[in-house]
Amino acid sequence: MTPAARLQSAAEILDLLKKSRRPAEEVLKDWGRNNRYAGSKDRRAIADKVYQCLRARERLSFAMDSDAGRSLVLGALHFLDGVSIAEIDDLYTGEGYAPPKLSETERNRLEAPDGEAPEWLESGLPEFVVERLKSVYGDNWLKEAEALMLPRAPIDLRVNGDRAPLIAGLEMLGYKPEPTPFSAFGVRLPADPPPNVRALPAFRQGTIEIQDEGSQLAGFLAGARPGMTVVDYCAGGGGKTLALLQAMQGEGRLIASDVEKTRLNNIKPRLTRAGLEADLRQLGPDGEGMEDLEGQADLVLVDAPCSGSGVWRRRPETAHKLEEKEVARLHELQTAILHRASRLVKPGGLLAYATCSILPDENERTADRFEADHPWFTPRAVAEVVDTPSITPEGAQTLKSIAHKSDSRGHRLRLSPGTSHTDGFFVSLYRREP
Ligand SMILES: C[S@@+](CC[C@H](N)C(=O)[O-])C[C@H]1O[C@@H](n2cnc3c(N)ncnc32)[C@H](O)[C@@H]1O
Repeated sequence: MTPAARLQSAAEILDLLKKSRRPAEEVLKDWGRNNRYAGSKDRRAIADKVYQCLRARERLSFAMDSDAGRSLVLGALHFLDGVSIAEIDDLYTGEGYAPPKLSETERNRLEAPDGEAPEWLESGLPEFVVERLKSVYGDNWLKEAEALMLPRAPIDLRVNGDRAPLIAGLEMLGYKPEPTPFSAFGVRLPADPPPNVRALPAFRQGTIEIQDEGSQLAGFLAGARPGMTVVDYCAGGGGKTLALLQAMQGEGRLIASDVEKTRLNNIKPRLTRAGLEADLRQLGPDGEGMEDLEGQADLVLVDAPCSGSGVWRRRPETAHKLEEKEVARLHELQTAILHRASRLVKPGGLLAYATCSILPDENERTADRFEADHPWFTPRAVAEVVDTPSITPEGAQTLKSIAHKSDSRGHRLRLSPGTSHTDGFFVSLYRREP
């Protein structure tokens, strides 16, 4: 493909993404399958341009006064890559597979200075998200915003067992694995070139799972131990279920529940692969189906439905679609779910609340409200739980200091790509009074 034809394809894919709810990665894969003339270098160049536009979408659509795929690509070429208008004219010839020539409006937008853009546009994030980042991170907000949208996030694996042999095996296959700094069972692979984890024998044998280090930590910090009765209340596809079972070392009982049956069904093959067992339960809309567990659980983990803003570096196409009113709805839903789930905790038992969001509305505000309405749940300091075999000793020290900065009582942990180099995660820990 010519460079111009690649630009035309990137613009078309951006238009497809605007209408679609599917992840950009899948849409790009489908496009590659349906357009066999595109070689691997073409597909790579097209994907790079698509992701560059998605990450800077707010800024580019402001500069071009349009969020059409073509406008975003033109804006990226000129404002981000520094391609001159004369060079763009050479590419946008309208001949063969090249994009049509520049219109007068487009030319005027490209010629207009980009300087009057408001400060928040720099980050590529919606304005209300920038406000929230400022409230949490102060002057560091832009650094956090950039890390949140940084391309090529590494792929983390959780190893069910000793990670050293896996690291050696991956090195023999030509990969460049690193042990993760916090999780003692984590292995980090660079995103480039993209590792085909599902083809690895260790994946098929159930020894490894793809799981960001932040998500591993959320599972480990919940405090599951052998012999406990544990409820993974919003189990979804089971990422944390498996981490909890790993901490339980095959002793005790785990109940994984969710309102979505299809999600719960996804846990089954993962359990089978890892040779583990759990009781899977579909909940009714108001939490029906757990009556027998009221006041019975040693530990309840609520990995609540959330905006997913903590994983925007992996799915930048979702960032600009998030609306403030959706965040308000999620806060209400999280509050209701946390209340329902807390009833399952036995006196003296543990409760952990987690999200993969960076927004205080879904994190601190939900935790504040729960604490105000449930004074019989007392905060449990992260420092009390980090010294476990699942967390490295150096990682434990760092987590203690992050928790201390997150809240003076030290029971909340805010992880982010900018501070812990993980996805964005929030964890808040409690113990029910005996
Ligand atoms: C963040 S996801 C869970 C991810 C999962 N724990 C993991 O580690 O892979 C949140 C889950 O909450 C579920 N959910 C939504 N509303 C719920 C409700 N009212 N009660 C329980 N679960 C709910 C969603 O179906 C979704 O699977």
